[in-house]
Amino acid sequence: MTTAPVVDLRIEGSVISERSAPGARLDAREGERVIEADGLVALTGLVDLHTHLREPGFEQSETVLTGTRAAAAGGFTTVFPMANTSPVADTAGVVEQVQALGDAAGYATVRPIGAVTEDLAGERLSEIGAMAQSRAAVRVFSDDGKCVHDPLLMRRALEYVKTFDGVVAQHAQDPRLTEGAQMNEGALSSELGLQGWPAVAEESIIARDVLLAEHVGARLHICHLSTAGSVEVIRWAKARGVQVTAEVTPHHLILTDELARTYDPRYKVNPPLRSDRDVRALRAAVSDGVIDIIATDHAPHPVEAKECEWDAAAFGMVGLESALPIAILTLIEGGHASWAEVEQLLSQRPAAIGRLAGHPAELAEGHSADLVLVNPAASSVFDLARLHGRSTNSPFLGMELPGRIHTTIRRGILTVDDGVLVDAAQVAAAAESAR
Ligand SMILES: NC(=O)N[C@@H](CC(=O)O)C(=O)O
Ligand SMILES: [Zn+2]
Ligand SMILES: [Zn+2]
Repeated sequence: MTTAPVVDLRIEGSVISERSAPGARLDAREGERVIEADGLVALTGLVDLHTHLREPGFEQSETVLTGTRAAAAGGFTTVFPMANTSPVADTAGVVEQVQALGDAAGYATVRPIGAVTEDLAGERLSEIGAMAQSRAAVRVFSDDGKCVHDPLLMRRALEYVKTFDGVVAQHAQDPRLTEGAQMNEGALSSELGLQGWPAVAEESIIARDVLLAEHVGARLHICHLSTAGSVEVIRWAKARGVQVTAEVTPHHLILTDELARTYDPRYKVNPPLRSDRDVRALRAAVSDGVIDIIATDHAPHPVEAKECEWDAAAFGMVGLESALPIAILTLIEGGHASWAEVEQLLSQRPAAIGRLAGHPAELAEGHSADLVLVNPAASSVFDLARLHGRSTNSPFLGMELPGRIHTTIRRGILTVDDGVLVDAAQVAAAAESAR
């Protein structure tokens, strides 16, 4: 399954202190814990550049604690939570609060994303500089959930983040073209009588923003690409040398708008599930490097918001625990990527885009001990027991999925041990003594 050589790693404190030569063993010392990793694949800890942790304000959906437990269970060691909380993460105070909650919980490194505009209202820029200079040292800014629609504000945001090597992550959705939209626009939306969401609503914003990013000379990141046309716009922009990066979610790599036939709101998401042709284009774009990363867009919602009629239901799916299994199924088993490429897509490149300090470039001596061990051969039905957050709105429940997370270690702290999430008190105590 993997061509990587078998090695032993020694972890001391938060750091990898020793790596054996390929095929050789390290001697376990007195008091050391030995993890048998035969048959497992080791990756640098997964990094999610697009997570909704919902705290402060929507704790009935998720909290920093419950969301980072879900993250650890999925093999993630760092998450970048989006700013659409209440209050919105548009000040230094809120981003510092969210980061502190993450530090205390200990399950994952939490690197808050700051809002581009005050209260996500799209009218005035937020305190971008203050958030960048705060203890949270914010480098990623996004109004995710909403599009920064005003081109002048978008230009100013790009100019601002450029001064400290930040990035604007755009939720590309033209609001006028998607008023009342409920699902992908096409023959099926007409047939089902649901208001359509045209591909051009996404593609036109991406086209505008890559031109703005080129004009300003700033970094732009596009959230959750969902259409074949978006891939072509990004391909064109990259060929011109625009500093643009693109993400795709696991669900957009496998699910299609046909699922709307069920009228089951578990399949209602922003951007909507698209056609089979779009799914194939997205997979191909991952293989050929036009898409840089996979991000979960983990979007927990309480049952009331999902067990209702399609039109009334909230947009969003939980995704932290299913991300690696879906990547294995669609990319590795689908022949689109190797394990080394999956490590790039789910760990190395999201860390680089988010300017994540201290992330291990590889599992080698001197690097931070952030890693995940996954059993690629283990395949099982994805059920409720696999979800560790507060919400259960996963579209993958009941599906047979490959890949079990065996071990997650974040900065030397064991968070998943032999497939079991480590107790919250134990992880918090370990995080406390590491500080
Ligand atoms: N993806 C979604 O369907 N929902 C997200 C918002 C977003 O990512 O745009 C949410 O916050 O619930
Ligand atoms: Zn979004
Ligand atoms: Zn989102």
